[in-house]
Amino acid sequence: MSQQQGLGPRRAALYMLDQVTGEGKLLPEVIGEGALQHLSPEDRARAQRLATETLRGLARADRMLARFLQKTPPLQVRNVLRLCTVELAGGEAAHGVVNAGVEMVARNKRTSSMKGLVNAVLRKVASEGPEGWAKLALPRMPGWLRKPLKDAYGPEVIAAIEAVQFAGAPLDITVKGDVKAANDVLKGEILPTGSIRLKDAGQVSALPGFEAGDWWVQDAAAAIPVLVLDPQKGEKILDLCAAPGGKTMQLAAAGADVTAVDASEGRMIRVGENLKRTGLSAKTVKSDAFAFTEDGFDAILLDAPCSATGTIRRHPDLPYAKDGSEFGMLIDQQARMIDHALSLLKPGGRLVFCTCSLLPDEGEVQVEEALERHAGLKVEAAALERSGIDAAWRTEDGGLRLRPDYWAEQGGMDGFYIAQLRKPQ
Ligand SMILES: C[S@@+](CC[C@H](N)C(=O)[O-])C[C@H]1O[C@@H](n2cnc3c(N)ncnc32)[C@H](O)[C@@H]1O
Repeated sequence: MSQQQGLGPRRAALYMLDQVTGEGKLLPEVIGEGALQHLSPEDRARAQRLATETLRGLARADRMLARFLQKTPPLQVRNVLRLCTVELAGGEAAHGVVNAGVEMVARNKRTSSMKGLVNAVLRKVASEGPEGWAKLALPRMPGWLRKPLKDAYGPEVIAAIEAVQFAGAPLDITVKGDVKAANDVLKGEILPTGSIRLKDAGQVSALPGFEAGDWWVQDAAAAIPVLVLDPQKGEKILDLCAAPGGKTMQLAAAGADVTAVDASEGRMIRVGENLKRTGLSAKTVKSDAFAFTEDGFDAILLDAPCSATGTIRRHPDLPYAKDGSEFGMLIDQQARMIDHALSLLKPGGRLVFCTCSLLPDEGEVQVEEALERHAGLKVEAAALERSGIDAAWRTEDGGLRLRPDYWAEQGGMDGFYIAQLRKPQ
């Protein structure tokens, strides 16, 4: 690839890095705002891959760069250095990467005076080669997140989680019909809980069965809440925070009479598209959960908005875009959502509460406090006895704690907390 050809995706990746680390935006947000619009599909994929890989290795790149920098340069220069360091670590030709780094800094008036520094530092990084990179300790999560997680799980578990996060995630698929038949075509691995896992899947829409709507992409852990809820044909089930609809489709595929609610208009459009592609049906309602008051549901799935700290292996931007300041608001909202969901459930109905968070405050503690607020409410540990759900994942309170380092050898899973609550008669 010529240097000019490489600059488009690199500059787009750099812009995304600046937006994440400087403006606190998540990658999907930056992409949604048009960051990649000017690029060809191929370059778009390359820019996205570069930004994602840089974020995944960011703490390691900083460690490498610290050896060659006397003082910390401005963020835009630091991000050029980080991007190029990760490319060099990946074995990209040194000449092209160093020139591209210098060019990116030179093009910006505010940073052009630092091109000599960038040139010198990147040459030193290049001389370390991928071997020097491999010797560095694995990237750690930033302190605001590492500290509460270390307090909850201990240092060994956190190191194991960080190793899985650094390795990235395979592609998991939930199948609408017969899993074995689908896997005969997809040729992946059928996981104990029934998801199909593909390593190096490439472009999702090009995989067999996508067009026909035979399956959808869903992390194996994200498919477990519906296994726990165990939807029955004809049951009236509410999916209260539904978009983009992975769990709605599972519920509909089981033959339940599903109502899918979500507050986000854009994300609700995706639910509609997903249902259309898979030929599944559900009633879709764009509404704030608290404004939705239809009641009498047999079961409710509450996949509440949360810190998403369980999804970092697929979203390495999260630790750098966020700072933990939203935790309090989210925790309070989750508690109110549990209360509201219980009010919509018929007596004796079941509520599956889940979050893709690793913070006990968004999982175990929520259930403990809900039991204190609602007399007669029970946790149903028996609901966890589903095929493929490992008994070792169960918590003392009768819920499930899923961690990214479970199934580490096969690529891990998203972190989740899941519990089924039974409303008294
Ligand atoms: C964890 S995601 C849901 C993922 C979804 N269950 C799935 O499996 O595809 C949380 C969702 O909650 C929605 N949300 C956030 N606040 C909400 C509110 N007050 N009322 C309804 N939906 C809300 C967000 O738009 C987001 O789509």
